[in-house]
Amino acid sequence: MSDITSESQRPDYQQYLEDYHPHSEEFHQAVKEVYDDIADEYASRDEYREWNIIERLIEPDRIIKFRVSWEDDKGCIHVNRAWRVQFHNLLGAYKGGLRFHPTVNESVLKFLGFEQCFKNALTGLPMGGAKGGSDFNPKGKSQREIMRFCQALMRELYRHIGPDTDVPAGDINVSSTEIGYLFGEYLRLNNRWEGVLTGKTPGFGGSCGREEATGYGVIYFLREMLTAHDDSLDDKRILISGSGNVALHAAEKSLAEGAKVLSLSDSGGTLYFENGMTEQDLKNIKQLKLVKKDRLSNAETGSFKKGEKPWYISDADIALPCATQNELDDHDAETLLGNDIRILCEGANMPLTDGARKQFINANALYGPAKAANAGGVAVSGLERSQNAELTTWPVERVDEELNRIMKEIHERCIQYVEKKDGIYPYSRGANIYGFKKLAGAMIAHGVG
Ligand SMILES: NC(=O)C1=CN([C@@H]2O[C@H](COP(=O)(O)OP(=O)(O)OC[C@H]3O[C@@H](n4cnc5c(N)ncnc54)[C@H](O)[C@@H]3O)[C@@H](O)[C@H]2O)C=CC1
Ligand SMILES: O=C(O)CCC(=O)C(=O)O
Repeated sequence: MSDITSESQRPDYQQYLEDYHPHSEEFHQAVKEVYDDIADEYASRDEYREWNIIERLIEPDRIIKFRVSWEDDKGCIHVNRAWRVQFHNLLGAYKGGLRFHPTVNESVLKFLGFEQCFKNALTGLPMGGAKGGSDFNPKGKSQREIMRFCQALMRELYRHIGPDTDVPAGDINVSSTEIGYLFGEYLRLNNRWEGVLTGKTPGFGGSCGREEATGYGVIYFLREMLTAHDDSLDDKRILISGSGNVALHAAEKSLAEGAKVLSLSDSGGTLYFENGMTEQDLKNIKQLKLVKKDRLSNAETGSFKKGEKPWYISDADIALPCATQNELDDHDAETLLGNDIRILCEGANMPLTDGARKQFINANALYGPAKAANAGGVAVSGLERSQNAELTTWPVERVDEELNRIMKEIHERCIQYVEKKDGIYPYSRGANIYGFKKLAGAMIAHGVG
């Protein structure tokens, strides 16, 4: 990794970010992370500079920003902001999720859209990168209110998307239920049944296995990482943060692969299982989180550690942050490494602060970056598009087989341009170099327009 510290070595992109993307901390963090890894590759070819690849890569094609007005159950009108960041369609139609959360802003969506370009490149499927969402908070809203919000959002979004243009999917707080409301409104507006959204329910064009794909994919990627280092998941003690779609399915696949899951968490604290949760424990938690939409503190199983993160549980081997960005900070990283937990695989997007990430890389830990490790979700979204285009439905076994294959290939792509250092593959560097070369190659081939 290049250490760019002095002013004279300051790469051009930093000034560009400051001028054109001020107040965009998360976006700056995501770009810096990539640049640190690709700096040598960038410097190695004049062509990249001649074609001004860096600035063109970090500037999204467009950002669509709009008002969403919706009516609550009492007849009061509310206004939220929504965005779609169409980052790059170099490799295929724009593709990436929609997030509903009060912390959503342009910086968060730019970082997610930027990362999505690299992630989608790694899948090998023809998909560009995008991300969108709203600062709408679904917590405490009735199902009808959520439905009206989704319909109001689609009344603007539908103009900007299409099966060959931009194909959104779910992300935080956007599950197949919300995708159903969005899809229904698109149908009413357009009167065309087409694969304009993925993450639909399998009953009306969704792919079997899409719901499980991100979490399962994380474990398939982790398994590949361990195999490449003569290790396995057998009896490994795993710390998982979060308790949403990614966390719960990562836990499910971990148990199926013979590992022990010691924790799940939400913003209220950590649910701890000293000897690992059972399949029945996980079933109960899924019912609590996905059906009742309740807090982990109300779980009737495990011991709840209020206000604590999972990273302070010392007797573990692997950490899987699966909640949200920057959830694992410098101090958490110090604690994990201090407890000799040297295997980490990212389920969430950019879950490590810049400092935490550097600590894992400098410690030469086995570190699986989100772009690669959580790409299973968007990969199965790609398979959903294929099924919609073919007007067909694949059985779950076929989807799972394809997901396994794709995660294996992503692992191979991550090590294509790097070598082991002291016995460990630098996956983050490998993933960023692979994505950069693919995106830059397409950018050069398409010319400047
Ligand atoms: N759903 C998908 O297919 C994909 C999701 N991701 C990423 O995975 C992460 C989780 O997304 P989903 O599971 O889909 O969302 P979700 O809405 O199903 O679940 C999010 C979970 O994280 C928990 N959470 C939020 N903030 C937290 C905090 N500060 N501390 C502890 N827990 C917290 C929430 O309680 C919730 O259980 C996000 O970073 C998302 O961008 C990445 C690839 C695909
Ligand atoms: O399935 C998709 O298109 C979106 C997945 C996503 O948002 C992500 O990979 O972060």
